Amino acid sequence: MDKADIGVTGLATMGRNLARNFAHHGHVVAVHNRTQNRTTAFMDQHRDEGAFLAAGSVEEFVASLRRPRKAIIMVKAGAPTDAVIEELAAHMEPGDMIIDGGNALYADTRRREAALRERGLHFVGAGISGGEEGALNGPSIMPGGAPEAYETLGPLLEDVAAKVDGTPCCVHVGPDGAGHFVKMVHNGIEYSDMQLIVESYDLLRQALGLSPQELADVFREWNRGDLESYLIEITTEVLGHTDAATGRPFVDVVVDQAEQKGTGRWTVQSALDLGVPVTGIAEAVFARALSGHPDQRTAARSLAGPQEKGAADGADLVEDVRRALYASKIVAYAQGFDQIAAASAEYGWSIDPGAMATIWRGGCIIRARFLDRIREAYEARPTLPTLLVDPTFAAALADAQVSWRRVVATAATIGVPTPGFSSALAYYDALRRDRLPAALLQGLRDYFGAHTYRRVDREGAFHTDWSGDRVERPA
Ligand SMILES: NC(=O)C1=CN([C@@H]2O[C@H](COP(=O)(O)OP(=O)(O)OC[C@H]3O[C@@H](n4cnc5c(N)ncnc54)[C@H](OP(=O)(O)O)[C@@H]3O)[C@@H](O)[C@H]2O)C=CC1
Ligand SMILES: O=C(CO)[C@H](O)[C@H](O)COP(=O)(O)O
Repeated sequence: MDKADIGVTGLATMGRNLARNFAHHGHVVAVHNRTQNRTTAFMDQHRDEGAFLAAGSVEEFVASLRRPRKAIIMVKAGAPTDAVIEELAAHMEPGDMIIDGGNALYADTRRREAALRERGLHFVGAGISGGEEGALNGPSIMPGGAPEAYETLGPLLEDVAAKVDGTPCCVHVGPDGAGHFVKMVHNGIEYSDMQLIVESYDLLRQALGLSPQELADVFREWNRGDLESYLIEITTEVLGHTDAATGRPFVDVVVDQAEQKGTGRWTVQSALDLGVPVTGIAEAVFARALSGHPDQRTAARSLAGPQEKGAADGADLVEDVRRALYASKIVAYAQGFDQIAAASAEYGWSIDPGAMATIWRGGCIIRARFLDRIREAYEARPTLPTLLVDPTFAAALADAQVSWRRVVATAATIGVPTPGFSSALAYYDALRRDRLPAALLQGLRDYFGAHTYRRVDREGAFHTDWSGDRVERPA
Protein backbone atom coordinates (compact mmCIF):
# COMPACT_ATOMS: atom_id res chain seq x y z
CA MET A 1 0.00 0.00 0.00
CA ASP A 2 1.11 3.56 -0.75
CA LYS A 3 1.34 6.39 1.79
CA ALA A 4 -1.68 7.41 3.85
CA ASP A 5 -3.85 10.46 3.01
CA ILE A 6 -4.38 11.20 6.68
CA GLY A 7 -3.39 9.76 10.04
CA VAL A 8 -5.20 9.42 13.36
CA THR A 9 -3.31 8.99 16.62
CA GLY A 10 -5.40 8.17 19.69
CA LEU A 11 -7.71 5.25 18.97
CA ALA A 12 -10.18 5.51 21.84
CA THR A 13 -13.90 6.23 21.35
CA MET A 14 -13.54 9.19 18.98
CA GLY A 15 -10.27 8.49 17.16
CA ARG A 16 -11.20 4.91 16.34
CA ASN A 17 -14.45 5.90 14.67
CA LEU A 18 -13.03 8.95 12.94
CA ALA A 19 -10.31 6.76 11.37
CA ARG A 20 -13.00 4.32 10.19
CA ASN A 21 -15.04 7.23 8.79
CA PHE A 22 -12.08 8.41 6.67
CA ALA A 23 -11.51 4.85 5.46
CA HIS A 24 -15.20 4.37 4.61
CA HIS A 25 -14.84 7.43 2.37
CA GLY A 26 -12.03 5.79 0.43
CA HIS A 27 -9.05 7.46 2.10
CA VAL A 28 -5.93 5.59 3.13
CA VAL A 29 -5.64 6.10 6.89
CA ALA A 30 -2.59 5.68 9.11
CA VAL A 31 -3.51 4.66 12.66
CA HIS A 32 -1.50 4.87 15.86
CA ASN A 33 -2.06 4.75 19.59
CA ARG A 34 0.33 5.25 22.51
CA THR A 35 -0.53 1.81 23.87
CA GLN A 36 0.05 -0.59 21.01
CA ASN A 37 -2.66 -3.06 22.14
CA ARG A 38 -5.30 -0.57 21.08
CA THR A 39 -3.85 -0.35 17.56
CA THR A 40 -3.69 -4.12 17.32
CA ALA A 41 -7.30 -4.44 18.51
CA PHE A 42 -8.35 -1.77 16.02
CA MET A 43 -6.75 -3.63 13.11
CA ASP A 44 -8.19 -6.96 14.27
CA GLN A 45 -11.70 -5.51 14.26
CA HIS A 46 -11.66 -3.09 11.36
CA ARG A 47 -8.95 -3.99 8.82
CA ASP A 48 -11.60 -5.14 6.32
CA GLU A 49 -13.45 -1.81 6.38
CA GLY A 50 -10.91 0.11 4.33
CA ALA A 51 -7.25 0.91 3.73
CA PHE A 52 -5.41 1.27 7.05
CA LEU A 53 -1.68 1.54 7.76
CA ALA A 54 -1.02 0.54 11.37
CA ALA A 55 2.02 2.18 12.97
CA GLY A 56 3.80 0.90 16.07
CA SER A 57 5.68 4.12 16.76
CA VAL A 58 5.22 7.84 16.21
CA GLU A 59 8.17 7.85 13.83
CA GLU A 60 6.62 5.05 11.76
CA PHE A 61 3.24 6.82 11.88
CA VAL A 62 4.65 10.09 10.53
CA ALA A 63 6.71 8.29 7.90
CA SER A 64 3.59 6.55 6.60
CA LEU A 65 1.84 9.86 5.75
CA ARG A 66 1.80 11.44 2.28
CA ARG A 67 3.25 14.98 2.16
CA PRO A 68 2.14 17.50 3.20
CA ARG A 69 1.46 15.19 6.16
CA LYS A 70 -1.82 15.48 7.98
CA ALA A 71 -1.96 13.90 11.42
CA ILE A 72 -5.08 14.14 13.59
CA ILE A 73 -4.65 13.88 17.35
CA MET A 74 -7.62 12.39 19.25
CA VAL A 75 -6.26 12.15 22.81
CA LYS A 76 -7.07 13.65 26.18
CA ALA A 77 -6.88 17.44 26.27
CA GLY A 78 -4.08 19.22 28.16
CA ALA A 79 -0.64 17.72 28.83
CA PRO A 80 -1.27 14.52 26.78
CA THR A 81 -2.02 16.67 23.72
CA ASP A 82 1.16 18.71 24.24
CA ALA A 83 3.17 15.51 24.56
CA VAL A 84 1.77 14.05 21.35
CA ILE A 85 2.28 17.33 19.43
CA GLU A 86 5.91 17.38 20.50
CA GLU A 87 6.49 13.79 19.40
CA LEU A 88 4.82 14.33 16.03
CA ALA A 89 6.52 17.66 15.34
CA ALA A 90 9.93 16.14 15.98
CA HIS A 91 9.46 13.91 12.92
CA MET A 92 7.64 16.36 10.65
CA GLU A 93 8.89 18.72 7.95
CA PRO A 94 7.88 22.28 7.01
CA GLY A 95 4.42 22.44 5.47
CA ASP A 96 3.16 19.38 7.39
CA MET A 97 0.05 19.66 9.48
CA ILE A 98 -0.97 18.61 12.98
CA ILE A 99 -4.71 18.66 13.65
CA ASP A 100 -5.99 18.51 17.21
CA GLY A 101 -9.51 17.07 17.07
CA GLY A 102 -9.92 16.87 20.85
CA ASN A 103 -11.72 19.29 23.14
CA ALA A 104 -8.76 21.60 23.72
CA LEU A 105 -8.94 24.95 25.47
CA TYR A 106 -8.79 27.61 22.74
CA ALA A 107 -6.00 29.48 24.55
CA ASP A 108 -3.86 26.32 24.38
CA THR A 109 -4.66 26.06 20.68
CA ARG A 110 -3.56 29.66 20.10
CA ARG A 111 -0.30 28.96 21.93
CA ARG A 112 0.34 25.72 20.04
CA GLU A 113 -0.50 27.25 16.66
CA ALA A 114 1.95 30.09 17.21
CA ALA A 115 4.70 27.76 18.39
CA LEU A 116 4.32 25.35 15.45
CA ARG A 117 4.06 28.19 12.94
CA GLU A 118 7.52 29.28 14.15
CA ARG A 119 8.74 25.80 13.21
CA GLY A 120 7.14 25.95 9.75
CA LEU A 121 4.34 23.53 10.65
CA HIS A 122 0.59 24.09 10.45
CA PHE A 123 -1.47 23.50 13.55
CA VAL A 124 -5.23 23.20 13.18
CA GLY A 125 -7.41 23.13 16.28
CA ALA A 126 -10.57 21.43 15.06
CA GLY A 127 -13.57 20.96 17.32
CA ILE A 128 -15.34 17.72 16.48
CA SER A 129 -18.81 17.02 17.81
CA GLY A 130 -21.16 14.12 17.49
CA GLY A 131 -19.78 11.65 19.99
CA GLU A 132 -19.02 8.07 19.06
CA GLU A 133 -21.77 7.74 16.45
CA GLY A 134 -21.05 11.13 14.86
CA ALA A 135 -17.34 10.41 14.52
CA LEU A 136 -18.22 7.28 12.55
CA ASN A 137 -21.11 8.47 10.42
CA GLY A 138 -20.50 12.20 10.08
CA PRO A 139 -19.66 14.70 12.81
CA SER A 140 -19.90 18.46 12.82
CA ILE A 141 -16.34 19.77 12.43
CA MET A 142 -15.15 23.22 13.49
CA PRO A 143 -11.58 23.73 12.21
CA GLY A 144 -9.51 26.80 12.99
CA GLY A 145 -5.94 27.56 11.93
CA ALA A 146 -4.46 29.23 8.87
CA PRO A 147 -6.69 29.53 5.76
CA GLU A 148 -3.96 27.95 3.63
CA ALA A 149 -4.01 24.88 5.88
CA TYR A 150 -7.75 24.60 5.32
CA GLU A 151 -7.24 24.67 1.56
CA THR A 152 -5.49 21.29 1.75
CA LEU A 153 -7.26 19.83 4.77
CA GLY A 154 -10.78 21.18 4.22
CA PRO A 155 -11.83 18.81 1.41
CA LEU A 156 -10.88 15.78 3.52
CA LEU A 157 -12.78 17.04 6.56
CA GLU A 158 -15.80 18.09 4.53
CA ASP A 159 -15.84 14.62 2.98
CA VAL A 160 -16.32 12.87 6.34
CA ALA A 161 -18.51 15.53 8.00
CA ALA A 162 -22.29 15.22 8.31
CA LYS A 163 -24.28 16.74 5.44
CA VAL A 164 -27.54 18.67 5.72
CA ASP A 165 -29.32 19.45 2.44
CA GLY A 166 -26.06 18.51 0.73
CA THR A 167 -24.03 21.07 2.71
CA PRO A 168 -21.15 19.69 4.81
CA CYS A 169 -21.27 20.46 8.53
CA CYS A 170 -17.71 21.73 8.35
CA VAL A 171 -16.33 25.14 7.52
CA HIS A 172 -13.14 27.06 8.21
CA VAL A 173 -14.13 28.93 11.39
CA GLY A 174 -11.24 31.37 11.61
CA PRO A 175 -7.55 31.61 12.51
CA ASP A 176 -5.68 29.92 15.38
CA GLY A 177 -8.04 29.07 18.26
CA ALA A 178 -11.33 30.04 16.57
CA GLY A 179 -12.40 26.46 15.88
CA HIS A 180 -11.85 25.24 19.42
CA PHE A 181 -13.53 28.38 20.79
CA VAL A 182 -16.66 27.68 18.75
CA LYS A 183 -16.60 24.02 19.82
CA MET A 184 -16.30 25.15 23.45
CA VAL A 185 -19.38 27.39 23.10
CA HIS A 186 -21.17 24.54 21.30
CA ASN A 187 -20.56 22.42 24.40
CA GLY A 188 -21.68 25.28 26.69
CA ILE A 189 -24.94 25.44 24.75
CA GLU A 190 -25.12 21.64 25.00
CA TYR A 191 -24.97 22.03 28.82
CA SER A 192 -27.73 24.64 28.70
CA ASP A 193 -29.96 22.57 26.37
CA MET A 194 -29.61 19.57 28.67
CA GLN A 195 -30.30 21.60 31.81
CA LEU A 196 -33.54 22.93 30.30
CA ILE A 197 -34.58 19.39 29.34
CA VAL A 198 -33.94 18.01 32.81
CA GLU A 199 -35.80 20.94 34.42
CA SER A 200 -38.80 20.21 32.16
CA TYR A 201 -38.71 16.56 33.19
CA ASP A 202 -38.33 17.37 36.88
CA LEU A 203 -41.09 19.97 37.01
CA LEU A 204 -43.60 17.79 35.14
CA ARG A 205 -42.75 14.76 37.22
CA GLN A 206 -42.99 16.60 40.53
CA ALA A 207 -46.00 18.75 39.69
CA LEU A 208 -48.11 16.18 37.87
CA GLY A 209 -46.75 12.88 39.13
CA LEU A 210 -46.08 11.63 35.58
CA SER A 211 -43.90 8.52 35.29
CA PRO A 212 -40.64 8.54 33.30
CA GLN A 213 -42.38 6.40 30.66
CA GLU A 214 -45.23 8.92 30.40
CA LEU A 215 -42.71 11.73 30.20
CA ALA A 216 -40.89 9.90 27.40
CA ASP A 217 -44.16 10.14 25.48
CA VAL A 218 -44.40 13.88 26.22
CA PHE A 219 -40.87 14.48 24.88
CA ARG A 220 -41.60 12.27 21.87
CA GLU A 221 -44.55 14.49 21.05
CA TRP A 222 -42.45 17.64 21.55
CA ASN A 223 -39.87 16.26 19.14
CA ARG A 224 -42.43 16.59 16.35
CA GLY A 225 -42.53 20.40 16.64
CA ASP A 226 -40.26 23.43 17.20
CA LEU A 227 -38.17 21.52 19.73
CA GLU A 228 -37.15 18.77 17.30
CA SER A 229 -33.55 17.94 18.13
CA TYR A 230 -31.13 15.13 18.86
CA LEU A 231 -31.13 15.87 22.59
CA ILE A 232 -34.94 15.72 22.86
CA GLU A 233 -34.89 12.52 20.80
CA ILE A 234 -32.40 10.79 23.12
CA THR A 235 -34.33 12.07 26.16
CA THR A 236 -37.24 9.89 25.05
CA GLU A 237 -34.84 6.94 24.85
CA VAL A 238 -33.32 7.47 28.29
CA LEU A 239 -36.66 8.20 30.02
CA GLY A 240 -38.28 5.19 28.37
CA HIS A 241 -35.46 2.82 29.37
CA THR A 242 -36.04 0.25 32.14
CA ASP A 243 -33.20 -0.98 34.32
CA ALA A 244 -32.79 -4.69 33.60
CA ALA A 245 -31.51 -5.51 37.10
CA THR A 246 -34.37 -3.97 39.09
CA GLY A 247 -37.19 -3.43 36.61
CA ARG A 248 -37.27 0.21 37.71
CA PRO A 249 -37.06 3.24 35.40
CA PHE A 250 -33.40 3.74 34.47
CA VAL A 251 -33.44 7.38 35.67
CA ASP A 252 -34.37 6.18 39.16
CA VAL A 253 -31.32 3.95 39.57
CA VAL A 254 -28.71 6.48 38.38
CA VAL A 255 -26.89 8.55 41.05
CA ASP A 256 -28.21 12.12 40.72
CA GLN A 257 -24.80 13.81 40.61
CA ALA A 258 -23.89 15.27 37.21
CA GLU A 259 -20.29 15.12 36.10
CA GLN A 260 -18.43 17.28 33.62
CA LYS A 261 -15.17 17.22 31.73
CA GLY A 262 -14.80 20.98 31.69
CA THR A 263 -15.89 22.57 28.42
CA GLY A 264 -19.00 24.14 30.02
CA ARG A 265 -16.85 25.58 32.78
CA TRP A 266 -14.36 26.93 30.21
CA THR A 267 -17.24 28.60 28.36
CA VAL A 268 -18.33 30.44 31.49
CA GLN A 269 -14.77 31.39 32.45
CA SER A 270 -14.24 32.87 28.99
CA ALA A 271 -17.61 34.64 29.10
CA LEU A 272 -16.64 36.28 32.39
CA ASP A 273 -13.44 37.56 30.80
CA LEU A 274 -15.28 38.82 27.72
CA GLY A 275 -18.08 40.36 29.82
CA VAL A 276 -20.80 38.39 28.01
CA PRO A 277 -23.75 37.28 30.18
CA VAL A 278 -24.14 33.59 29.32
CA THR A 279 -26.50 33.07 32.24
CA GLY A 280 -28.12 29.92 30.82
CA ILE A 281 -24.78 28.15 30.43
CA ALA A 282 -23.56 29.38 33.81
CA GLU A 283 -26.69 28.09 35.56
CA ALA A 284 -26.26 24.75 33.81
CA VAL A 285 -22.65 24.48 35.02
CA PHE A 286 -23.61 25.48 38.57
CA ALA A 287 -26.59 23.09 38.61
CA ARG A 288 -24.14 20.25 37.85
CA ALA A 289 -21.84 21.54 40.59
CA LEU A 290 -24.70 21.70 43.12
CA SER A 291 -25.76 18.15 42.33
CA GLY A 292 -22.23 17.05 43.18
CA HIS A 293 -22.39 18.21 46.82
CA PRO A 294 -24.15 15.26 48.52
CA ASP A 295 -23.14 16.28 52.06
CA GLN A 296 -24.69 19.74 51.77
CA ARG A 297 -27.76 18.29 50.07
CA THR A 298 -28.25 15.77 52.88
CA ALA A 299 -27.81 18.49 55.51
CA ALA A 300 -30.28 20.80 53.76
CA ARG A 301 -33.01 18.19 53.27
CA SER A 302 -34.75 19.18 56.52
CA LEU A 303 -35.06 22.88 55.55
CA ALA A 304 -38.59 24.27 55.21
CA GLY A 305 -40.30 23.80 51.84
CA PRO A 306 -43.50 25.09 50.24
CA GLN A 307 -47.03 24.11 51.36
CA GLU A 308 -48.15 23.32 47.82
CA LYS A 309 -46.73 20.24 46.18
CA GLY A 310 -48.56 19.85 42.87
CA ALA A 311 -49.99 21.91 40.04
CA ALA A 312 -53.64 22.10 39.02
CA ASP A 313 -54.08 21.47 35.33
CA GLY A 314 -51.84 18.79 33.78
CA ALA A 315 -52.45 19.43 30.09
CA ASP A 316 -51.93 23.18 30.50
CA LEU A 317 -48.71 22.74 32.41
CA VAL A 318 -47.28 20.36 29.82
CA GLU A 319 -47.91 22.93 27.08
CA ASP A 320 -46.59 25.76 29.26
CA VAL A 321 -43.36 23.84 29.92
CA ARG A 322 -42.94 23.13 26.21
CA ARG A 323 -43.19 26.84 25.47
CA ALA A 324 -40.90 27.79 28.37
CA LEU A 325 -38.34 25.27 27.12
CA TYR A 326 -38.42 26.76 23.63
CA ALA A 327 -38.16 30.35 24.88
CA SER A 328 -35.29 29.52 27.27
CA LYS A 329 -33.51 27.68 24.47
CA ILE A 330 -33.71 30.79 22.27
CA VAL A 331 -32.12 32.78 25.10
CA ALA A 332 -29.32 30.24 25.60
CA TYR A 333 -28.42 30.24 21.91
CA ALA A 334 -28.62 34.04 21.73
CA GLN A 335 -26.13 34.22 24.60
CA GLY A 336 -23.82 31.63 23.02
CA PHE A 337 -23.78 33.48 19.70
CA ASP A 338 -23.08 36.74 21.58
CA GLN A 339 -20.06 35.09 23.15
CA ILE A 340 -18.76 33.91 19.77
CA ALA A 341 -19.21 37.44 18.39
CA ALA A 342 -17.36 38.96 21.36
CA ALA A 343 -14.42 36.55 21.04
CA SER A 344 -14.34 37.05 17.28
CA ALA A 345 -13.96 40.80 17.82
CA GLU A 346 -11.44 40.36 20.65
CA TYR A 347 -9.15 37.99 18.73
CA GLY A 348 -9.78 39.26 15.16
CA TRP A 349 -11.30 35.95 14.01
CA SER A 350 -14.08 37.31 11.71
CA ILE A 351 -16.35 34.38 12.56
CA ASP A 352 -19.53 34.20 10.48
CA PRO A 353 -22.34 33.34 12.94
CA GLY A 354 -24.65 32.11 10.18
CA ALA A 355 -21.97 29.64 9.08
CA MET A 356 -21.73 28.32 12.65
CA ALA A 357 -25.51 27.75 12.76
CA THR A 358 -25.18 25.98 9.40
CA ILE A 359 -22.52 23.52 10.54
CA TRP A 360 -24.37 22.79 13.81
CA ARG A 361 -27.50 21.70 11.93
CA GLY A 362 -26.19 18.16 11.60
CA GLY A 363 -23.67 15.76 13.11
CA CYS A 364 -23.27 17.46 16.48
CA ILE A 365 -24.91 16.96 19.87
CA ILE A 366 -26.96 20.19 19.67
CA ARG A 367 -28.21 19.49 16.13
CA ALA A 368 -31.77 20.69 15.81
CA ARG A 369 -34.36 22.00 13.40
CA PHE A 370 -34.08 25.29 15.31
CA LEU A 371 -30.56 25.95 13.92
CA ASP A 372 -31.96 26.49 10.45
CA ARG A 373 -33.92 29.43 11.87
CA ILE A 374 -30.75 30.87 13.40
CA ARG A 375 -29.01 30.52 10.04
CA GLU A 376 -31.91 32.33 8.37
CA ALA A 377 -31.85 35.06 11.03
CA TYR A 378 -28.18 35.86 10.39
CA GLU A 379 -28.67 35.55 6.63
CA ALA A 380 -31.43 38.17 6.81
CA ARG A 381 -29.43 40.46 9.08
CA PRO A 382 -25.73 39.61 9.55
CA THR A 383 -25.26 42.30 12.22
CA LEU A 384 -28.18 41.25 14.38
CA PRO A 385 -27.53 42.79 17.85
CA THR A 386 -29.12 39.77 19.56
CA LEU A 387 -30.98 36.76 18.21
CA LEU A 388 -33.89 37.74 20.46
CA VAL A 389 -34.84 40.62 18.14
CA ASP A 390 -34.92 38.57 14.97
CA PRO A 391 -38.61 38.78 13.93
CA THR A 392 -39.13 35.00 14.02
CA PHE A 393 -37.60 34.62 17.46
CA ALA A 394 -39.20 37.78 18.83
CA ALA A 395 -42.59 36.40 17.79
CA ALA A 396 -41.82 33.02 19.36
CA LEU A 397 -40.81 34.70 22.62
CA ALA A 398 -43.95 36.84 22.59
CA ASP A 399 -46.00 33.72 22.02
CA ALA A 400 -44.26 31.83 24.85
CA GLN A 401 -43.83 34.47 27.49
CA VAL A 402 -47.09 34.05 29.40
CA SER A 403 -46.49 30.30 29.67
CA TRP A 404 -42.86 30.92 30.57
CA ARG A 405 -43.83 33.18 33.47
CA ARG A 406 -46.43 30.65 34.68
CA VAL A 407 -43.82 27.88 34.61
CA VAL A 408 -41.31 29.88 36.65
CA ALA A 409 -44.06 30.90 39.12
CA THR A 410 -45.37 27.32 39.41
CA ALA A 411 -41.89 25.96 39.94
CA ALA A 412 -41.19 28.51 42.68
CA THR A 413 -44.57 27.85 44.31
CA ILE A 414 -44.12 24.10 44.56
CA GLY A 415 -40.39 24.28 45.29
CA VAL A 416 -38.91 22.74 42.14
CA PRO A 417 -35.60 24.38 41.16
CA THR A 418 -35.59 25.67 37.58
CA PRO A 419 -32.45 27.82 37.37
CA GLY A 420 -32.33 27.50 33.59
CA PHE A 421 -35.91 28.67 33.00
CA SER A 422 -35.71 31.37 35.69
CA SER A 423 -32.40 32.86 34.61
CA ALA A 424 -33.45 32.86 30.95
CA LEU A 425 -36.64 34.72 31.81
CA ALA A 426 -34.72 37.18 34.00
CA TYR A 427 -32.29 37.80 31.10
CA TYR A 428 -35.19 38.37 28.69
CA ASP A 429 -36.86 40.80 31.09
CA ALA A 430 -33.60 42.61 31.86
CA LEU A 431 -32.70 43.03 28.21
CA ARG A 432 -36.07 44.49 27.26
CA ARG A 433 -36.20 46.94 30.21
CA ASP A 434 -36.20 50.64 29.47
CA ARG A 435 -34.26 51.46 32.64
CA LEU A 436 -32.26 49.01 34.75
CA PRO A 437 -31.42 49.35 38.45
CA ALA A 438 -27.79 49.57 37.34
CA ALA A 439 -28.26 53.33 37.78
CA LEU A 440 -28.67 52.89 41.54
CA LEU A 441 -25.73 50.51 41.53
CA GLN A 442 -23.56 53.18 39.89
CA GLY A 443 -24.66 55.61 42.60
CA LEU A 444 -23.63 53.16 45.32
CA ARG A 445 -20.23 52.64 43.69
CA ASP A 446 -19.71 56.38 43.50
CA TYR A 447 -20.80 56.76 47.16
CA PHE A 448 -18.40 54.28 48.69
CA GLY A 449 -15.51 54.43 46.25
CA ALA A 450 -15.73 57.62 44.17
CA HIS A 451 -15.92 55.33 41.14
CA THR A 452 -17.84 58.02 39.16
CA TYR A 453 -20.93 57.69 36.96
CA ARG A 454 -22.22 59.00 33.62
CA ARG A 455 -25.41 61.07 33.28
CA VAL A 456 -28.34 60.56 30.92
CA ASP A 457 -28.33 64.24 29.90
CA ARG A 458 -24.63 65.17 29.54
CA GLU A 459 -21.36 63.71 28.27
CA GLY A 460 -18.53 62.89 30.67
CA ALA A 461 -17.94 61.21 34.02
CA PHE A 462 -19.11 62.71 37.32
CA HIS A 463 -18.64 62.29 41.04
CA THR A 464 -20.84 63.54 43.85
CA ASP A 465 -19.10 64.50 47.10
CA TRP A 466 -21.34 62.22 49.18
CA SER A 467 -19.56 62.68 52.50
CA GLY A 468 -19.15 66.44 52.05
CA ASP A 469 -21.28 69.06 50.33
CA ARG A 470 -23.09 66.56 48.02
CA VAL A 471 -22.28 68.76 45.04
CA GLU A 472 -21.67 66.96 41.74
CA ARG A 473 -18.41 67.74 39.90
CA PRO A 474 -16.97 66.48 36.60
CA ALA A 475 -14.55 63.66 37.36
N1 LIG B 1 -15.96 10.96 23.84
C1 LIG B 1 -16.70 11.88 23.24
O1 LIG B 1 -17.92 11.75 23.08
C2 LIG B 1 -16.04 13.10 22.70
C3 LIG B 1 -14.70 13.37 22.95
N2 LIG B 1 -14.12 14.48 22.41
C4 LIG B 1 -12.72 14.77 22.65
O2 LIG B 1 -11.94 13.94 21.79
C5 LIG B 1 -10.72 13.55 22.42
C6 LIG B 1 -10.64 12.03 22.46
O3 LIG B 1 -11.75 11.57 23.23
P1 LIG B 1 -12.00 10.02 23.51
O4 LIG B 1 -11.95 9.27 22.24
O5 LIG B 1 -13.23 9.95 24.35
O6 LIG B 1 -10.71 9.54 24.31
P2 LIG B 1 -10.16 9.97 25.76
O7 LIG B 1 -10.38 11.41 26.02
O8 LIG B 1 -10.70 8.98 26.74
O9 LIG B 1 -8.59 9.73 25.57
C7 LIG B 1 -8.07 8.43 25.40
C8 LIG B 1 -6.96 8.46 24.37
O10 LIG B 1 -5.94 9.38 24.77
C9 LIG B 1 -4.67 8.71 24.73
N3 LIG B 1 -3.73 9.33 25.65
C10 LIG B 1 -3.96 9.72 26.92
N4 LIG B 1 -2.85 10.25 27.45
C11 LIG B 1 -1.89 10.21 26.49
C12 LIG B 1 -0.53 10.61 26.42
N5 LIG B 1 0.06 11.21 27.47
N6 LIG B 1 0.13 10.40 25.28
C13 LIG B 1 -0.47 9.81 24.22
N7 LIG B 1 -1.75 9.41 24.22
C14 LIG B 1 -2.45 9.61 25.34
C15 LIG B 1 -5.03 7.31 25.08
O11 LIG B 1 -4.00 6.44 24.75
P3 LIG B 1 -3.80 5.05 25.55
O12 LIG B 1 -4.72 4.07 24.88
O13 LIG B 1 -2.38 4.74 25.37
O14 LIG B 1 -4.17 5.29 26.99
C16 LIG B 1 -6.29 7.12 24.25
O15 LIG B 1 -5.99 6.87 22.91
C17 LIG B 1 -10.72 14.21 23.78
O16 LIG B 1 -10.05 15.43 23.71
C18 LIG B 1 -12.21 14.47 24.05
O17 LIG B 1 -12.44 15.56 24.91
C19 LIG B 1 -14.81 15.33 21.58
C20 LIG B 1 -16.12 15.09 21.29
C21 LIG B 1 -16.86 13.98 21.86
O1 LIG C 1 -17.68 17.26 23.27
C1 LIG C 1 -18.63 16.55 23.47
C2 LIG C 1 -19.79 16.56 22.56
O2 LIG C 1 -19.79 17.61 21.68
C3 LIG C 1 -18.66 15.69 24.70
O3 LIG C 1 -19.72 14.80 24.64
C4 LIG C 1 -18.68 16.60 25.87
O4 LIG C 1 -17.31 16.81 26.20
C5 LIG C 1 -19.32 16.05 27.10
O5 LIG C 1 -19.02 16.99 28.08
P1 LIG C 1 -19.21 16.74 29.63
O6 LIG C 1 -18.51 15.42 29.94
O7 LIG C 1 -18.55 17.91 30.26
O8 LIG C 1 -20.69 16.66 29.86
